Amino acid sequence: HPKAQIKRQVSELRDSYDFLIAGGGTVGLTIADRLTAAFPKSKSFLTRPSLLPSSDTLAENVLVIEYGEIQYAPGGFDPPQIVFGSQTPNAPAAWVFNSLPNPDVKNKTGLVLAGQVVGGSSATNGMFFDRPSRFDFDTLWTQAGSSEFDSSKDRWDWDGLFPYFKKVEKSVTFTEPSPAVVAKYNYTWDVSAYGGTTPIYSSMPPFLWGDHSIVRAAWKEMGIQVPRECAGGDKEGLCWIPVSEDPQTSRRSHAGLGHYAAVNASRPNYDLLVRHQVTRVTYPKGLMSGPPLVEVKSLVGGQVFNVTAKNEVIISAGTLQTPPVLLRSGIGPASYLAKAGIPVVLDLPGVGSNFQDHSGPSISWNYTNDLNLPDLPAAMLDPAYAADALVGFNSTPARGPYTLAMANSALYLSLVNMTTSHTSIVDKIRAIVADGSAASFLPAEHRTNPEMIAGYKQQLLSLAEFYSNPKSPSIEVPWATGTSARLIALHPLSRGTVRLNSTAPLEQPILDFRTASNPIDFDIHLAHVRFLRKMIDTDSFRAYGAVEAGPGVDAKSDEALTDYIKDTMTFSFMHPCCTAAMVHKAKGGVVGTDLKVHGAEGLRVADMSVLPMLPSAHLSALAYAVGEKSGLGVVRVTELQDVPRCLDQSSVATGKDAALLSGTAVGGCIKTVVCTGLKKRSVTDA
Ligand SMILES: Cc1cc2nc3c(=O)[nH]c(=O)nc-3n(C[C@H](O)[C@H](O)[C@H](O)COP(=O)(O)OP(=O)(O)OC[C@H]3O[C@@H](n4cnc5c(N)ncnc54)[C@H](O)[C@@H]3O)c2cc1C
Repeated sequence: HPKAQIKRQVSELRDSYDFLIAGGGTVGLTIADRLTAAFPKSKSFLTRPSLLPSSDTLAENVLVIEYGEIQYAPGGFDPPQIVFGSQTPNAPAAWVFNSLPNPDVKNKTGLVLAGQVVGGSSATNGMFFDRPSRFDFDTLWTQAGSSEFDSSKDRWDWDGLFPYFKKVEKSVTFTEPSPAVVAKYNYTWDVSAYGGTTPIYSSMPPFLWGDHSIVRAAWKEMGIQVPRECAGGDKEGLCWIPVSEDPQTSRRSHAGLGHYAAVNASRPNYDLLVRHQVTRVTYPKGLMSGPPLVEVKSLVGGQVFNVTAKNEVIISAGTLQTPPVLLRSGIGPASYLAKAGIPVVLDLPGVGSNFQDHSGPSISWNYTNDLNLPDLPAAMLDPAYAADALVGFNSTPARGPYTLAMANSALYLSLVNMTTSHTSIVDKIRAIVADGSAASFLPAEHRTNPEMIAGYKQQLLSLAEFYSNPKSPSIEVPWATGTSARLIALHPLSRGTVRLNSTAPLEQPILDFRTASNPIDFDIHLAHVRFLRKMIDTDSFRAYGAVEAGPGVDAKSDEALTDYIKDTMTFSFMHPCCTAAMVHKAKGGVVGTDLKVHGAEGLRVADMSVLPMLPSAHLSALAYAVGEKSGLGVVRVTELQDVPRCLDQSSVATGKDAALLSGTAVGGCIKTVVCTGLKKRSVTDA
């Protein structure tokens, strides 16, 4: 890491910044990279270049405030580990959250982590780099935002996001696997799904565990399709998934490297303040006189101070830490804030609400025959094999077991393709909307809140449509090795909360997953278990004498299987989301399609909390895409054609043209323009 721009105390900060980003994680650093990127005057189409500042380039001054430090971030399975799946030694700092006990699932508690380091969770995650399905956006998000967002220029449908997914993975380094590796593992891909310009790497590891083939063969026997590529929006079947690794070194690629270390040496306008906590924002002159002041606490000296930005403050502290910042600021559900003794600044019931995560049970089996396959994880216990694995990891290009992260393939299946009972599940979802009982499945504090109820009903109706579609995945089963498989429900109906710890509001918040609090989720888990356990009864498994261990062949009734599901339920597959949702305020939303907080000037949220609903994917590729797209310098105006000048209403009125000085744009639309003699303002069309 070049350290020139790392700041450690307030005295090192400059007098003013254009943008302030609270949280130097996956999304925050992606945005900071975009905003601070200089674009040369020579490429500008400025009508009056003489109006430019004297420097050669135009860029924004940005301050990122990060709770954690710069730390080396090893991959999920890197030396010196010899046991696959064990805890990574020297992993960077992370928050460890334990949820409230869940009465619907035997009072179990859930565990979820979040990165507490420059790079955020991208520096600690499992490096599985899949993308959502087009129906996540075109059905779920679009309907969650309808009708209020129907005419919005910021399109969060598949076509609106796909360019940013492509941009995430650097085209030159989405390295196609070598012919030898392809011949060995039959990898398939489609290069047209990739291509981009940012230094986040993805690649297909040149190693798979030997028992990988057993499960893949079983799924094929069950008639499951094997698409050539699953990153292009269509994601139903048995998919190869890239990992976020450098293809030469197999070292983790993450936001701290790609969007900070790789760029900051040449950017004096990109400051990073580490070991500081953003505690809250304040509006001394009222909510419409933003951007707000940002209250910051040093984690080293303990001093508290305020900073602000000329243009905008962007909260990017992650799904679990963004709500606490807003709640401490008095922005959140009025009834909750009143109880917590926090003066209400802005009543937004969606803050810390609508909490979702991927959850699900697992199934397991035993092989009674000797597998007699090469490259099983147990081989790492052989000193010679482990030593060669280490040599392979340090070779160029890297080879061997350490090049594989958590997994790089998975099964995605729709409910329609798993069970004929999908119609009764869909009918049940529609029925609770129609008969008005949907509200009873919300957290108690929302059951009489018209905004939260309206939003939930809309989500349920979009889920009913989603579950009726044979192309929308209901389950993911990631696969690498072993004798158990996790059946991840991708689109739960239950909603939880993230609330402050009343006795220690600056510490970690209190999480209530409320997993399966809507009992229809159990119907969905049951359908998943009933279908997937069939794999243990295929020729592929029989060849190795496989015997079902869990649920166990005697567990046949719904009651027995539900009991088993509760026993093996994981509440979080580390994909918390949706606690500051991009939904209209009338439906419990917190931000609009431009990610601006409803009713608060100069304040945005940009991280995984803005998702309205969970996608059919792990979240990091989406997090980078959200960072790229979030309306903040994604595409410089210099990349647009035929925008000769900036006309502002006031200049039109006076008959004068104003020269475009600088600006940022999204897709084909200019978002922000600076005109000579005029204040920065937003326009929606060019
Ligand atoms: C253990 C784990 C495994 C995962 N596995 C995968 C996987 O295999 N594949 C995948 O695609 N996704 C995975 N994910 C999910 C994915 O990495 C995250 O969803 C995504 O990176 C979140 O991005 P974000 O920008 O919303 O938040 P983060 O990247 O977490 O960034 C938030 C940042 O804000 C900082 N912060 C928090 N509070 C404050 C504050 N008050 N003041 C200042 N700074 C603050 C944090 O330190 C952090 O750096 C995993 C996540 C975890 C935790």
